[in-house]
Amino acid sequence: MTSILATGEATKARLESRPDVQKVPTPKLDLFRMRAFASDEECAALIDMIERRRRPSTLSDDTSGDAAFRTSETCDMDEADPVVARINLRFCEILGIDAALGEPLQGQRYLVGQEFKAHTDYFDPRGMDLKSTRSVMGQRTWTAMVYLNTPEAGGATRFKAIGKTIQPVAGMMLAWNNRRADGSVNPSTLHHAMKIRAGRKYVLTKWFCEHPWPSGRG
Ligand SMILES: O=C(O)CCC(=O)C(=O)O
Ligand SMILES: [Fe+2]
Repeated sequence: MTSILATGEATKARLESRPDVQKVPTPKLDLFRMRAFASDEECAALIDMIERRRRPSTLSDDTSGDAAFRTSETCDMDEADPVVARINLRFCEILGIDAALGEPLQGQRYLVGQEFKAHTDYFDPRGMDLKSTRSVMGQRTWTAMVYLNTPEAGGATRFKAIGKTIQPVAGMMLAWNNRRADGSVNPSTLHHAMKIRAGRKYVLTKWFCEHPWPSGRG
């Protein structure tokens, strides 16, 4: 049975009910933004952690064959840190999704010229390896991310299929449903983290999955 909860409609209703959350107008996709999701102090602490723990970004579903597809650096956030733990809980509370369904928080840093070309956060359903960790967690359901700074130039998140470009603003959260109401993956979630032209860009990303993330993870 496909329940309302399983397709993310409950999260959509929850976000729609909040006066501090705006829906980006499009019939093709559930996309929301919320200003002042994180404070300046929280953003500064998170940026500091990204600087200390970053490593080159990888692709979890690499079908592009393009080495320049994702040129940023990634940080596996330390969830024992109080700021990280607080922000993690805030994502779960605002979206109304059980923390057990969340992947570990990731930070990203982009320098001038770096980007993450157009992609979807869900996995190609045809390519899902049944023996992988991914098959245990299932498909990605919702994505939530927060911009940790306001880049000097560039670095917008462009949703090509709906013709919307979101300009990063420090502390602002973006959240979208990777699936449609019938539970199928939504290709209109295609998005491109565009090149930084001046300054830097830092974001924090939270992905939710269908099934709990396995315990004992690294
Ligand atoms: O940095 C952005 O604007 C988007 C990041 C993103 O799409 C991702 O990390 O999956
Ligand atoms: Fe993405």
